[in-house]
Amino acid sequence: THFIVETLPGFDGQLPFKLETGYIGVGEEEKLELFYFFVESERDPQNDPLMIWLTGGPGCSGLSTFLYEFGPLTFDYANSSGNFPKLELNLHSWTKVANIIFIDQPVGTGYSYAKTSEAYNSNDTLSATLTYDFLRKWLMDHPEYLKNPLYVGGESYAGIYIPLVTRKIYDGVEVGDEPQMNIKGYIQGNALTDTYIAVNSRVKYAYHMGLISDKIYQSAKANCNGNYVDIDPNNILCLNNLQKVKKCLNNIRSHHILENWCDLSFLRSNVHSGPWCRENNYIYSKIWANDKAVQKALNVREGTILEWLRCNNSMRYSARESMNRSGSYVFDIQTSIDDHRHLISKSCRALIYSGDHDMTISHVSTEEWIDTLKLPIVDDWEPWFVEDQVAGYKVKYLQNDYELTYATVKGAGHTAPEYKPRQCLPMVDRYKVKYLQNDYELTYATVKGAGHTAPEYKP
Ligand SMILES: COc1cc(/C=C/C(=O)O[C@@H]2O[C@H](CO)[C@@H](O)[C@H](O)[C@H]2O)cc(OC)c1O
Repeated sequence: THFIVETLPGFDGQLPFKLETGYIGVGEEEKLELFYFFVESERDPQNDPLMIWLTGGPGCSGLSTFLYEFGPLTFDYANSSGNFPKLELNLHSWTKVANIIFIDQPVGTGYSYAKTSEAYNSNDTLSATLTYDFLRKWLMDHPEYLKNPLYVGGESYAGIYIPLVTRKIYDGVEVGDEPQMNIKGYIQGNALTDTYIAVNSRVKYAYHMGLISDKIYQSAKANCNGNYVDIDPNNILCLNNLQKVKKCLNNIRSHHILENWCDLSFLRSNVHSGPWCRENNYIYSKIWANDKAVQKALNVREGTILEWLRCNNSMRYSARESMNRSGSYVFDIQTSIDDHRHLISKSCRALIYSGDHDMTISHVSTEEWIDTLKLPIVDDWEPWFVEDQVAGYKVKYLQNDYELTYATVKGAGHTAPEYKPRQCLPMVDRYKVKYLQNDYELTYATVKGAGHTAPEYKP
């Protein structure tokens, strides 16, 4: 079931874009009701790409991307009084150039819910399977979009299964799954691809960005043999080096290393106190998305969730009972490099970008796993520009019909459009235009200065 939403509390007048919300039942006996927001492209909905966007966490809502990264609306912070947030149009929304499905997955995320409590249990493999199931059913409900070029998109933790969902779609086309999808590629930002590389490369990243000295880095690299994750407890020299590293990084905000580090305990009290913190912005969505009038306007089914959470962290860290949902999340995929490797044989293009001020999942880690693909380079490291300014750097790889381009967004954090909005929309639009050549061309773009994950910092 889905409905068109014409007005929303906090936004004056009719929405100047087409917003649809709804639920799609997936999983055995369709016990899982996955909620989604769908925004039609404001440019050419019949021909512009269709993209399904998978948010990170796991457990972060598609509404978080919608409101803080590249959706059509954002909070009007300057005019929002403490009691109810006002919304304004996002001039850099990606829905100006693409039809986008913002999904609340896995179950337990956002407004999605399960009909039984044990159905809240999830894992990476199941997330990918159910996302593919969701997309097939959504396209059966919306056959008019079957001909649009299809892209799988996502960020952060979703990097673990974006290539797997993409792979399922390609394989589905090859075995004749219905409906036949016009898959063209995938796009991911500050995406977790290999958990070891992502964590291990933080020391090198910190050195790159001047957070630790050359001396500390060289000493740690030598004593730890470049492995800062699995450390022999008898390796005292390495442990001492890492103590020094920890001291340097403790009060750095990992999602954007130049922004204020804040004691997030105020989050629970909803008090805007002390220095400005990006996390202050997230209080607005907590108020807005839990408002009953908002949920009615969005056609959220009453009584299905106790509290909307921007990120249901209980899934990310442990199986402990979370505030409003029981259920455990098993991280059963440690790396998705092989799924990227599988796509190299397809006619497929992906855009993979990284904000270069994100230490959570840094561009250094992304460069490291891409190198393992050993793809031939066609355009080596060079700047890309927006309005005559360097917006980041990119490298383009090509192998048969598989083209991957890597790029950074200079100065953005995690996630780029929140920090560099002007840069991320043209980056995506340029990339999208290329699909007209009918070949598979992957453009990897870092979002310079974007962190984890890019669109939140650089809309
Ligand atoms: C479960 O294991 C890991 C998960 C992550 C996930 C980070 C994440 O999704 O960040 C969120 O992204 C979303 C964007 O999707 C942001 O909105 C949230 O603020 C942000 O917290 C990272 C790791 O380290 C490399 C892990 O080991």
